Formats: sequence, structure tokens, C-alpha cells
Amino acid sequence: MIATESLSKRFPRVTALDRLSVDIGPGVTGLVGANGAGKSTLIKILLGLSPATEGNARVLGMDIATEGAAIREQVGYMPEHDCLPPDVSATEFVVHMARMSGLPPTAARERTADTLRHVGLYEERYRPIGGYSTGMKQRVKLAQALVHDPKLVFLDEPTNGLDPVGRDEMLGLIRRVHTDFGISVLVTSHLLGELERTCDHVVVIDGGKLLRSSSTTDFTQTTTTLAIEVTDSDTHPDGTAAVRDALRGRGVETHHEGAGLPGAGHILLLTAAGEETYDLVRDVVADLGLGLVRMEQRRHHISEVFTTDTAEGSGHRGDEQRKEAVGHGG
Ligand SMILES: Nc1ncnc2c1ncn2[C@@H]1O[C@H](COP(=O)(O)OP(=O)(O)OP(=O)(O)O)[C@@H](O)[C@H]1O
Repeated sequence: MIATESLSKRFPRVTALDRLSVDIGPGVTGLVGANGAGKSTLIKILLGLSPATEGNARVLGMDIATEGAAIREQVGYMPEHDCLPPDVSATEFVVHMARMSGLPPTAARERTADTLRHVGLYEERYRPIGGYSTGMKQRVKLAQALVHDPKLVFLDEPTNGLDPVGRDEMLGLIRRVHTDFGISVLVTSHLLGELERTCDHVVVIDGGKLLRSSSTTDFTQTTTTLAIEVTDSDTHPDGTAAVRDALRGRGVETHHEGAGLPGAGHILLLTAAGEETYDLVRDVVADLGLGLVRMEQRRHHISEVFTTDTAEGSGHRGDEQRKEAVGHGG
């Protein structure tokens, strides 16, 4: 879908992209990085709206340097900032954008009605956009990116300014853009946690450089940590402590998840040495006459990987920005 080769963008005072080479395939891809990492710059270059200083890139097989207009015909774009006219309705605006994309009047109206319904705007679509909430405005921006039925969409920080519920709804919509319509998505965010749930693939950039590009499952590969939770019983009113002691008696040490934090203590963590650890836990719990509520292998979170990568990485950005990017991901 997208291939960049040593792509650089230098402004007089800042290198926004620094020899970035990355391949992005079909599906939903997250482009993650702290504020100023170069995400918006990359999108504008890929759309042919801003020339690269060096390097080259192809989008849907087309050259960004010479085929920008053809790329924009087949790629939808949801910009980051509020760019909607306040005095017209969502319907008027999206029909206008559909007409600008070359759709004839009837098709533009039909596609607009379908797309606005798909993004969850119903009666409100006839009211002026100026009175909309942030969530509704984000939906209008998404609708105008989809109305001409592109093969690929670039969504720049689509969850910006949304509350947790609005963010979840927007992420669900983004997922459906791909599953329902087969449109591939490149979505930017500085919130790592949300990409973990939404994207098939994640590209991490920092200071305009590529830090990592992998499938979400590779990012969140399983660890050797096993988490177990058991019931209590009349004989063992503290089932967790009984299991901990019994495992210690068999030479296996455990520790409590979130030890020292309020509410901690119900989940025991231990290092799995293989199948036999599972069997041992099952037998110990059964011998005590307790119920096993859960026994699961823990997975990494993207934010852990990103923290490690940036800490070891370019050293280009300040720690505060890094913490901000990771901290919101929770
Ligand atoms: N037109 C411009 N002129 C000068 N510097 C720019 C310009 N556009 C972007 N930059 C700089 O390039 C760097 C990358 O900016 P970019 O907007 O691509 O980052 P971003 O990852 O999208 O972050 P954000 O989410 O905050 O927009 C920043 O340091 C920014 O200040």
C-alpha cells in the first residue's frame, strides 16, 4: 500500500523526517509517536501535498513526486485540526466534498447519506456544523474522507479531544472502515494503548526516524509470566495465600500482582517453566479443594515495548514528551 525509501523532510530549524524507510501493507496500521515525531508531515508528503527534501515513496504503486493528484483520488484524508465550515450542515459539506472528488450530483447525495449513517450521524446531519460536539465534528471529518470510496484513508489523530467513550466509539468505527468496506487505514496517534486494540500493524517513529514496524501481535507477544486467580473456601478463607504457600512448598515462588497497591493481592504471578508449571498449578489448586478462576499467560503491552525502545533509541526527544506519549496509553 505504502512504501517509503529514505524519506526526509527538513524545515529550516527542524528535521521532521529523517531517512525513513518503511513498507505498509493492507489492513489497519497505526502510526505512533509523541507530538512532533513527524506523523502529520509524513501524511502530507504521502498525499503529495508537501514535497520531500530527499528520498521517495509510492502510495498504491504511485509515485508521490509525480502522481500526487492520482493518489488523492484514491486516498481519503482526515486532517488533524478542525477545518469544518461552521455555517453549513454535515450533509451539505460532505456532498460538496463528494462533488469535488468527481462524483455526479445524485451519486454524491446517495453516498453522503450512506456515509453519514455509517459514521453514526442521523437527524443532526441537517443542522449547522458549528453547533456540533467534538465527537460529531470528528465523525463529519471521517465521513468526508470516506465519501468517495477510497482504497486507503489517512486519519490524523482521529481521537483527539474525545472523552473515553467517544474514543472507543471512534476506534470501533475505524476498525469497521476496514472490516465492512475493505478500505485500508493509516491512523496516527500518540496514545499507544488505543492502537494495540485497533491496529493489525504498528509503526513507531521518534524524531522523524523509524523506531519499529511490526504486527501488533509481535508487539504484544506473550511473556513467560503466568497469572493465576483462585476462589476462597471455608477450609481456606484466603485461597490465594493457601496456593502461594503450597507452591512455595513445591519449590515455586510467586508474587502478588501490583503488590503494595490498593486492591492488589488476588492475582498471583509466577514464571512458567513449561507445560509442567500449568499441571503443577492445576494439581495444587485441586488438592486444596479450591476453584481456578483464571490461569493465563501474560502478554506485553505496546507501551512497554515503546518505553524500552525509546529509552534505548535515538535519545532525540526529551523524557517528558516520551512519558506523555506512553503515559496516556494506559
Ligand atoms: N511547515 C512547517 N514548518 C516548520 N516546521 C514544521 C512544519 N511542519 C511541521 N514542522 C515541525 O516538524 C516536526 C514534526 O511535526 P509533525 O506535525 O509532523 O509532528 P506530529 O508527529 O504530527 O505531531 P503532532 O501530533 O503534534 O502534529 C515538528 O517539530 C514541527 O514543529
